[in-house]
Amino acid sequence: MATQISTHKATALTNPSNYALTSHRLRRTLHDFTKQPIVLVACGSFNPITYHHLRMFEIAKDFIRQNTDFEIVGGYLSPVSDEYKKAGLVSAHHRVKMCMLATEQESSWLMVDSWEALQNYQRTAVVLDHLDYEINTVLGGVSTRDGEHRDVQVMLLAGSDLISTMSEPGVWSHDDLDDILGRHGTFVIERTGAALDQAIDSLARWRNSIYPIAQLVQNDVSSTKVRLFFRRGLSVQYLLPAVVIDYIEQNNLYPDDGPCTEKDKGKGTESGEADISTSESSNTCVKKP
Ligand SMILES: Nc1ncnc2c1ncn2[C@@H]1O[C@H](COP(=O)(O)OP(=O)(O)OP(=O)(O)O)[C@@H](O)[C@H]1O
Ligand SMILES: NC(=O)c1ccc[n+]([C@@H]2O[C@H](COP(=O)(O)O)[C@@H](O)[C@H]2O)c1
Repeated sequence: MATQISTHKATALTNPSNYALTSHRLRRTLHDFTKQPIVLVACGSFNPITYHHLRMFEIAKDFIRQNTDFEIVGGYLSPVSDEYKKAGLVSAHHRVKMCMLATEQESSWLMVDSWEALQNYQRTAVVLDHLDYEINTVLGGVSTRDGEHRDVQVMLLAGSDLISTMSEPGVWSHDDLDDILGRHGTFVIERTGAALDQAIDSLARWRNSIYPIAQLVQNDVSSTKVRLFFRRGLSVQYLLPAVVIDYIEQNNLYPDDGPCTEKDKGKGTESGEADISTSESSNTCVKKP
């Protein structure tokens, strides 16, 4: 049975049955008492998780250490619910499992929160408020080495493509943007095809709590491309953790459609997916510019 809880904001949140926040890697003691403790949260489909999803946290970690007075005490991936109904979305159960395999195998500090995934659709602002409640109210935040209590600031970590949707009418409510960008704060990782300055241009009123981060090594991998590679029987080695590749193959999550042919030119296998065609010179599927 689901349980109703309340937060220090006026919202009421519902926990899926048997839910408990994963916190085994949440650091409960602040190294530097002069810093503000933060937790990074990435929301998305993770269909499947790629190395770049993990890499986003490392890029943010470097930026935060060099440019801010924050200290990271944890990081969470929050896969979206099945109700998000994005084309080709495999079940939340599998997406949570893939994120868990990837974080446990590849990272020493990242965790997965299944609260959002295993229930009806929850807006990103609600997900951040939920984590704020779990970390600060349920767990009691963190302490300095002298035992002084500190609340943790829960901040969104997102690619510039996602942040650019915040300027599109009807996608995000003003109140949610105020909560996410104003109250929580957001780190924005540059993504090929979504220029950082354009993505945050019309979000100027929250500029003090938006931190744009340029990618020093451009990485254009997307879950869409990975799914298409699986469907075309192409290698995905080194685009995502081997343990996730094994899991996808064992569960046949993105079945092979066979090699691409002339017929495939200009069409993806799922509506709304990348435009893939057969390269003239080889039997390799390449993304059209
Ligand atoms: N290559 C990348 N560069 C920067 N940000 C990225 C990159 N890949 C994913 N992200 C960010 O990771 C978060 C979660 O992404 P999501 O799971 O939607 O991956 P995706 O690759 O965009 O998925 P899909 O291709 O299925 O739309 C989003 O904030 C997205 O902007
Ligand atoms: N209003 C909102 O809260 C809102 C709007 C659009 C996307 N989102 C979130 O952004 C993420 C987008 O993921 P995709 O890039 O896979 O579509 C999801 O976690 C989704 O819930 C939230």
